[in-house]
Amino acid sequence: MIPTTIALLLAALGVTGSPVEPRAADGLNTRAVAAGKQYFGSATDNPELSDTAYVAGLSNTADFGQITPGNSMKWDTIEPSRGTFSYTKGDAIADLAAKNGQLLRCHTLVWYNQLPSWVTNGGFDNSTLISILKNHITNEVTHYKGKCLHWDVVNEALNDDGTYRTNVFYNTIGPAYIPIAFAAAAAADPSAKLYYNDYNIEAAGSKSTAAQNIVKLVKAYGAKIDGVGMQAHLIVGSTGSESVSAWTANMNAFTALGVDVAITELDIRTTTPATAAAVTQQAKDYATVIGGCKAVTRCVGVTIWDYTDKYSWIPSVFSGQGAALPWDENLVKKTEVYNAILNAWGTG
Ligand SMILES: O[C@@H]1[C@@H](O)[C@H](O[C@@H]2CO[C@@H](O[C@@H]3CO[C@@H](O)[C@H](O)[C@H]3O)[C@H](O)[C@H]2O)OC[C@H]1O
Repeated sequence: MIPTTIALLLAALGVTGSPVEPRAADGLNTRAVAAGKQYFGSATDNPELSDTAYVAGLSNTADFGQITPGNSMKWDTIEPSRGTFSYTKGDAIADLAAKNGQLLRCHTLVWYNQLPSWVTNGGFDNSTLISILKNHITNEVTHYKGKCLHWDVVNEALNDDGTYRTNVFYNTIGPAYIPIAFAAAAAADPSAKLYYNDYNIEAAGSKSTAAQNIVKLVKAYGAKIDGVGMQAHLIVGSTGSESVSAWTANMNAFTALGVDVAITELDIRTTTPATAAAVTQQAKDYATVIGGCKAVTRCVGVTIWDYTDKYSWIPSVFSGQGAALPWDENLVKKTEVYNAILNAWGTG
């Protein structure tokens, strides 16, 4: 690297083409990386990829160093009927990440939701369902081998009270379906980091403790687990325990088990239309979450669950709620919220 003073002198002397290294543009991702994280990222989905202005924003690597498919790598898309695999939609997201030079978080292999009825209602016995589970994971992880920084291997295996959620996998195989899934994913792509992902584990409590027990379970089985994803679908004014120290204490309970943590699906919703006071509180809430991740060395990054209210999943699921993201429905940056995230990462 040429020292800046020499580079400026060369430029003043008219020496063109001198290798002055460009500074990375300022943005949410560059600030996160400057704070020691791997990325700040966004989820995306196939329908919005035809929106040119949207894609331009998503492809701005100053803001987004990683993308996550919101739906296109889920079981119902990938293996809609037994043994028939369809990767077109997932590939479109993976290809966009590669084209932009962005990391890819792959989401998700085993979830009770968006699971085709041939699995849910198939009436399979234990050994058949284990073989279906392993086959699905092996096929999908092999297809994306080398492309996924992370895989969300198992999503939402827990109820809010910390008990196991009953679903076809739990009911047929028992909790062993979780380590079986991790072992199959590790065998198919040894270099991908493997995550357990859930909501309402951002604050200490019975569900967080149960998620820590899942880490122990997978390890006790002899399988690899690298991280825990905290979804963080939050409500304005109630960001978990509402302080950076509460976030870090909870994250540290996971990292003490030898795993990384990541905020994987962050959005902070409010009643719509959002009031000015709600937006101000939302900016503080985003800063609290970012501050929690920043303070924990093994918190590797933060992903928002799409970047604009135009494509947020919130209004369709939580009636009367929305305005959850840092860009509005017209793809206009919400300055107060955006700047709060920037500044929470630090001055860069
Ligand atoms: O009609 C469906 C539509 O309902 C579906 O919506 C998606 C549902 O999943 C959303 O992501 C999840 C959000 O919360 C966490 O619990 C999960 O880990 C995420 O996967 C996604 O954003 C919605 O788009 O999309 C497909 C349509 O056919």
